[in-house]
Amino acid sequence: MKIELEKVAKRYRREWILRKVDLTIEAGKRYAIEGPNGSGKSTLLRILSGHLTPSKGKIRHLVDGQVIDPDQVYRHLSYAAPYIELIEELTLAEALRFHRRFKEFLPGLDDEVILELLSLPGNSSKLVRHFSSGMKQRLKLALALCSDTSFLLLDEPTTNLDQQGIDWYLQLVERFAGDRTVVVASNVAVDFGFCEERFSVLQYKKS
Ligand SMILES: Nc1ncnc2c1ncn2[C@@H]1O[C@H](COP(=O)(O)OP(=O)(O)OP(=O)(O)O)[C@@H](O)[C@H]1O
Repeated sequence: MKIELEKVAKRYRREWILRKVDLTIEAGKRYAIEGPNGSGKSTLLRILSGHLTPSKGKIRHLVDGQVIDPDQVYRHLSYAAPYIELIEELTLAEALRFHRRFKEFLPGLDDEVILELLSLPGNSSKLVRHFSSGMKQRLKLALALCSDTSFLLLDEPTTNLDQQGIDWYLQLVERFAGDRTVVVASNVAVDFGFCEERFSVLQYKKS
């Protein structure tokens, strides 16, 4: 997926969070968005995903050169973020089944393979509510990275992961990100070491 932003700006009440965002996210490239806490990384990620409408400017999503209807953009992307909750009432096995009703996994992946990938043996009948924060984060990342979508958004991907979990995340990216468009928002270098393009949101704070 390719995304084009033209003079995009976002304000909450009277506060302008982002201004003059002229940005093209090229298909197949991997981008890191950096910036201090509260600078607008998540806001930009939500705009890129189509979940948040800019206060000013234009955004276009293209797949294979065709502009996607804004209502349909969600079908083409996977998004893992601290503010996107899992359904806590489901067991792990149910969560995988439920996810598949909306998004297919990549070719060759099924629930069993994902369960193995998660490295959470014996937890398939455990309620997501009873997962530790690190287990929940693994599940969010696996669902995002293993879904068959052309655009992957990861906000603070190593939140709640220990060193083993961080290594697991990096392996997951290496195996499954493939030639998809990837955007990672984070302040932690290890989260986006694989991204060839990096920029700070601070450039979009100037009036
Ligand atoms: N729904 C909202 N209503 C009002 N203000 C908001 C809303 N969402 C975000 N903000 C404000 O927008 C600014 C940018 O927030 P955002 O979450 O995009 O920053 P961030 O760079 O992702 O921060 P962090 O690194 O702490 O996650 C903050 O000042 C925040 O308080």
